[in-house]
Amino acid sequence: MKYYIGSDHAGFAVKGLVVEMLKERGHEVVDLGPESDARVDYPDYAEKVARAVVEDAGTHGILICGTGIGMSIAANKVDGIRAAHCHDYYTAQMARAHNDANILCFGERVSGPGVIESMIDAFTATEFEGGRHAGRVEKIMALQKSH
Ligand SMILES: O=C(CO)[C@H](O)[C@H](O)[C@H](O)COP(=O)(O)O
Repeated sequence: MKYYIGSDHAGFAVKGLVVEMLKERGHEVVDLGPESDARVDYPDYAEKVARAVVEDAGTHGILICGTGIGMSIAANKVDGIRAAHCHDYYTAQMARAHNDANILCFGERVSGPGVIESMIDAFTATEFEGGRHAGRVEKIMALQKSH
């Protein structure tokens, strides 16, 4: 799987760790920045990753800020994105299995490296279950299109 990744300054340190985690697991990673921990605005990087995921069909994204909140709010403004703000293995697993999330968001100031690694494992290893969840996801996407 190919992953686009981005952060703001508050997620910069963990972004490097996550890039390594993904590569160790055999995934392709495109780091869309930032390139330092200088203060930046998270919506700029949320937009870069969200647009890349939409334009490059079949790819997923990972966005990291201090809390994960701003990244998820911003990424979900881009049509075609289902960004899930996750906190642990279970929420990251369900984001894929039930919501077909295409971007994982979390906070470096909230989650430690062990929990982050477990979220990466869950998000990257879990397929969308479809079935009863498919119609619900279609309804989410119809909401996006109605605005
Ligand atoms: O999304 C956020 C807040 O909703 C993130 O946590 C940001 O990383 C945070 O707002 C950055 O704050 P800072 O005081 O500029 O470091």
